[in-house]
Amino acid sequence: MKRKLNQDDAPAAAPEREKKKKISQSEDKESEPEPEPSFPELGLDPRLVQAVAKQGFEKPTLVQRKAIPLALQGKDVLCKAKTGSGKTAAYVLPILSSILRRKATDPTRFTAGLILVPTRELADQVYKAIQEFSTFCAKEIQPAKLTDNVADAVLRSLLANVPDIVVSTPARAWKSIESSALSLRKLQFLVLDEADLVLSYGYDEDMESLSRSMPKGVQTTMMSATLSSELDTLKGIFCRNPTLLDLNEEFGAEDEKLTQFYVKCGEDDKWLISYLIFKLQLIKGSCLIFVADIDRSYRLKLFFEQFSIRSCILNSELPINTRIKVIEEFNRGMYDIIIASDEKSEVFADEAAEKEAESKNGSKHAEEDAKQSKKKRKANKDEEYGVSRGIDFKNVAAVVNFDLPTSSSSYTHRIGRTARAGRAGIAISFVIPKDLYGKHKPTSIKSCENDEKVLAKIMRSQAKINRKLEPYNFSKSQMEAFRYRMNDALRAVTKVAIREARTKELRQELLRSETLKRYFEENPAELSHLRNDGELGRTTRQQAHLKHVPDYLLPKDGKTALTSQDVGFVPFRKLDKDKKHRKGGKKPGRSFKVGGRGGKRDPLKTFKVRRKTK
Ligand SMILES: Nc1ncnc2c1ncn2[C@@H]1O[C@H](COP(=O)(O)OP(=O)(O)OP(=O)(O)O)[C@@H](O)[C@H]1O
Repeated sequence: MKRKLNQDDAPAAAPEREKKKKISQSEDKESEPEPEPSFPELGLDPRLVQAVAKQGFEKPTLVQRKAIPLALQGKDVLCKAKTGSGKTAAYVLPILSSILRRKATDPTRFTAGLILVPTRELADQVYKAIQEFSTFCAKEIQPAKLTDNVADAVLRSLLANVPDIVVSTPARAWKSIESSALSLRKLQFLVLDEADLVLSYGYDEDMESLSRSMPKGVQTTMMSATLSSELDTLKGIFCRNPTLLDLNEEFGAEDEKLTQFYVKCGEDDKWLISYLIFKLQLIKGSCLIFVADIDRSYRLKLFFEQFSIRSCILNSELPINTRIKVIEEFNRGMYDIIIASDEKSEVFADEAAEKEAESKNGSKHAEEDAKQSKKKRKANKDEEYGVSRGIDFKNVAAVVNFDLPTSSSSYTHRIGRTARAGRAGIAISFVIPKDLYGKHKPTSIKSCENDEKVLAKIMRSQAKINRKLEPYNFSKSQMEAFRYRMNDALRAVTKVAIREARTKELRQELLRSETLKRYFEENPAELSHLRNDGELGRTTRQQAHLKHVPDYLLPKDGKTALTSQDVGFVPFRKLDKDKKHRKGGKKPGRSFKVGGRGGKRDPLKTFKVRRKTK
């Protein structure tokens, strides 16, 4: 059957292209590069090509051009390609195409495809992508996702319909197999999206169990922007001699539309700089801010509220429906700022460090400690939460690493939430130098202890893919004028206020919960109690004077720019080596648009900053 697939599914236009190539080579020795195949030329089912066109995809991306033909030929593929480069379509389309082809002659129903992802947010996104790609063949393709919060009976009836493709986290897939609700007996296609994460922590046992319940010869695709050593293990378990596509290498610097900066500063300075960036609207467009933990996310949100800067929160404590809703609303442009706690990445990094420590000293204690810390982490959190991996936030102008992640792969995935699908974007990361760590107790956080070391690792790993991070220094003197306001705001955001914000958020979720609606109808007293609780709750001290930036604090240029619709505020001075001696004064603030297609436009260039001279 595989052999047949090879012949039948080979891209129809390939021989034609080969012929053209030969002709053009003989006509002109310095021939032009081979034309890139279009979607119809990839050999996909025409209904899928139609759906792709409906989504506005004009031509396949690099990963789609390379991976789709291989998958259609029945090959296992191990693919490393840039974040936001279109990997989802690269693995979903060939599976759909093969199922459609088979169904044309054999209408038997069975689950032919299993797509495993590390988080429930990603499962939701992939499921929606499948639905969109099968718009013109919805009757033939029935997908299911196993990550919703539904009763077992509901899940069972969903699976009793024998979906063609199942999208799930490994844990939930295994649970359904164990309970005999899902059968993989006739499985043909397996995908591990964000493969390194799926394989590297928490899911290892589930993956082993899953591998045992699969038939031999399942065609496997593994995708990630960061493929690591764990893949060798997986490769051994799941793949038969896979084709390795390392497309990060093929991605030229000229294609780069992501600009990366780091800001070395003190622990309290990052609060000050963030306040300035967002209050003075130095970055235009939507922003995604990553912080290290849940408390920190509320703290930053409450801090911003002191200045009337609106933001919303994403963390593993929120119910999955709320998380999905926040992402959808952000994508519809309802919020400008999301503050996301990136617990998953931190766990990932911790786990890697633990493994390293274990292998170094091999002690029993280390193993025990590792288990304990794993248990601690699991408490109260949704282990299948994650927003730095794979989530397709739309039109993100900038990613701000308020707290630097602790591994370079986390960094790669976080910054990959901007500059997606050929758009431009910037990434700004705060880095606490070793000598400034622990100097401002109220804002100090353990995860930043080794920021400089992590930064060095990040720079090395980015350099491997032709990317670099540049330093930014903010003018201290101009920042100082705002410091007392920052301190006032920080003081108002007490631990109690954070705790209350956390419970308030959860209480609101309970009030909004569809599942509890019925219960509240039957128990109105409890509903009123829950509501009143909210009203009585203490809130953060509000300080009216912080809501506005007084004119006297604004430099002349900036004040004008701030009122303008399309000109970035320009309060900081750039002492670039080359430009230091340039006469003729400053250029007016340029307008910029981030997230648009086309040229590389860097909004932070509107800053006047001092480049580090060290
Ligand atoms: N051929 C195409 N033309 C235009 N846009 C595309 C194309 N393929 C995918 N996209 C869009 O690019 C965006 C990123 O795609 P996708 O989420 O699949 O990237 P990814 O490589 O999986 O990213 P990550 O590594 O973060 O998971 C999506 O909004 C998708 O709709």
